[in-house]
Amino acid sequence: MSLERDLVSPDAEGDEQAIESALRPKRLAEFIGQGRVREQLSLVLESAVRRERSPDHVLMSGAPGLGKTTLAMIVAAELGAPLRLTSGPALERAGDLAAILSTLSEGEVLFVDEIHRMARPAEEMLYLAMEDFRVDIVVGKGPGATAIPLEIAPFTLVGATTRAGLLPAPLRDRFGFVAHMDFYEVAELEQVLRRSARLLSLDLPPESGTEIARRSRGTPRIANRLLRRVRDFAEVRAGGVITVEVASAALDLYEVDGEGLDRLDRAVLGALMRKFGGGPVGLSTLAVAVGEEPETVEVVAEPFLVRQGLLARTPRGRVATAAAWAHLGLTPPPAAFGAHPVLFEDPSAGT
Ligand SMILES: Nc1ncnc2c1ncn2[C@@H]1O[C@H](COP(=O)(O)OP(=O)(O)OP(=O)(O)O)[C@@H](O)[C@H]1O
Repeated sequence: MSLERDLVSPDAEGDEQAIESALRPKRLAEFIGQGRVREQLSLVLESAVRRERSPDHVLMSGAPGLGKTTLAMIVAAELGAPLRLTSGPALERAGDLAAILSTLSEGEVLFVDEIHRMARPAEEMLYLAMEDFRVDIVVGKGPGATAIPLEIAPFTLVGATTRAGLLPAPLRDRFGFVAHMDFYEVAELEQVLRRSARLLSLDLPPESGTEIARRSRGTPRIANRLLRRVRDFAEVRAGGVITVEVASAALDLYEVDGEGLDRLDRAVLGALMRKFGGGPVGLSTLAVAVGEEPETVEVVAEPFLVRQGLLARTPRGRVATAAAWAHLGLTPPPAAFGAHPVLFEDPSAGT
């Protein structure tokens, strides 16, 4: 990925990661937005605390940077339980998972990020562990192999995934609570930014907060990152004062447009319109056209574009909507919406 892309990509690095951790809300009451998920989760946790039992396993699904890891940490904090962190790609063999499960203490919270990327044998071991708090350790090979059952301490699994659809049903069904995390509203991101500015000792006037929030792709991690870039710009070029003009100029410099679309978003839409007449076109062809992995286009760019009504996923492929043509200031060919008349709504209608 390009450097520019990294600026608004929800993947953090180095020092930025340390700041990101410092900005994480630590308790449920501090967690902003996701009202329904927060309320449901608080009931699950409170009832477990009252019954003095581990709560049901929790699955969180949603785009990167919406707060899944933060919520997992909050689950452990609210339960007063220790937390163990791992990720699907780290669980290549069943033995990798067995090593973790067999050393969990009673009530511990195990967080598995990107749980859809776990290897199959580990996944099968996890089914049994989730249901019966037991794993079968296979000793030997071939016809002489024996499975030795091993009891493990009752624990709570918190799984996170950007692609819930890829989870096999037997795994999905073993979660007692599934939290669907949605993109945040601008007002919620304003709150996130206010809180972060306070923690970073920055003076952020409300209208500058609104400008950054509007351009943060509905994602707290991006809001926090853009806040830091605006701060840099203000310190170097504007005597440290974050006026709305300074915020706007900084975001323009980092190629985040008025609707929060970044370079990858615009590249996807641009390719779809300029190279494929607005679609329909398949995901992998589109990904090749923008020089990215299909998964990056599907997980990072598309959910936001769909949510903004700029792109539609149809059975025949990806299609740019009329709003997308208008956003990039391009004119659709006359036949662009022939196959998908429902996508053609004049964006100026009703104004
Ligand atoms: N509801 C929230 N309120 C305040 N800050 C938040 C909230 N959600 C997320 N953040 C901020 O956004 C950052 C990213 O959140 P987090 O790492 O939990 O996202 P994620 O969904 O786990 O992302 P990924 O899937 O990429 O790991 C955190 O450092 C935190 O500061």
